[in-house]
Amino acid sequence: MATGRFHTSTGTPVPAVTAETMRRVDRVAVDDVGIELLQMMEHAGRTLAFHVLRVGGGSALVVAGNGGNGGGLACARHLANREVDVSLVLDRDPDELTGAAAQQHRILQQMGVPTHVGPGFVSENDSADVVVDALIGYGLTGPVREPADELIRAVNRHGAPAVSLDVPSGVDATTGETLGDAVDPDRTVTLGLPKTGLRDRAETVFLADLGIPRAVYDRLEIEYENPFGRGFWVGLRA
Ligand SMILES: NC(=O)C1=CN([C@@H]2O[C@H](COP(=O)(O)OP(=O)(O)OC[C@H]3O[C@@H](n4cnc5c(N)ncnc54)[C@H](O)[C@@H]3O)[C@@H](O)[C@H]2O)[C@@H](O)CC1
Ligand SMILES: [K+]
Repeated sequence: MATGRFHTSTGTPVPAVTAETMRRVDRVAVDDVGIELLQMMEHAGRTLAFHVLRVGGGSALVVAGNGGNGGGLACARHLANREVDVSLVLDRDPDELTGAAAQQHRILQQMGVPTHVGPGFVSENDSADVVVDALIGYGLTGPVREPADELIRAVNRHGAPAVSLDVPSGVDATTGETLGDAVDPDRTVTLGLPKTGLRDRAETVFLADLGIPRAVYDRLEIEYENPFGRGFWVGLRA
């Protein structure tokens, strides 16, 4: 089921999974075990914010889409709660957001976090210390389409370090192939288990705990040894 392995700095093996396997993990966690998507997103957003704060300090630009990778929206909230000057750039009109992304965005609106749409704003706002890449995760389907392609190019042109959520947007989570344009991040915070497509980037990949219990991995016959020790994230190597 899993293809290849990573290791933590203390040598614990961590199985790498394809997008398809991770989708099954998420489904068992939600449908069989009863963990809500929003619960997992909260862990994703909080640990992502921690890593963003290690890279930048005063101001952040969060680039997000409509999928589960919109955990970047939860990250924006955690950053704003820590007095970071946060702006949000979406690939679509906020009215077109659905599900968990829409819910996260409504909270940001209540907080007064400014929302912008499209690549122009990424280029203009070049004073941000750090760019959060939460546009596309393991849900990438085919070559990157507009306007996401232009957003990705704008992130790479921006000049500030980027932190990617789960996989760099534009990279196929399973194969590691770049499907058109892809974000070139300083670090990637991958979720639950590392994706097979991250193998060549292992040194810049950090694994965040989503709170998924061993029972989920056992049901899917994924060999799982707690990689986090007593922490909530861990650095990986190939
Ligand atoms: N239970 C879950 O599913 C969980 C998922 N999580 C996150 O959710 C992500 C997966 O969520 P989804 O399956 O919703 O997908 P994604 O959020 O990875 O991708 C969907 C988004 O990408 C855009 N997109 C996809 N292919 C595109 C293309 N070729 N060109 C332009 N835009 C494209 C879609 O328009 C949509 O906005 C993971 O990577 C992870 O970050 C976490 O939030 C926690 C739990
Ligand atoms: K991403």
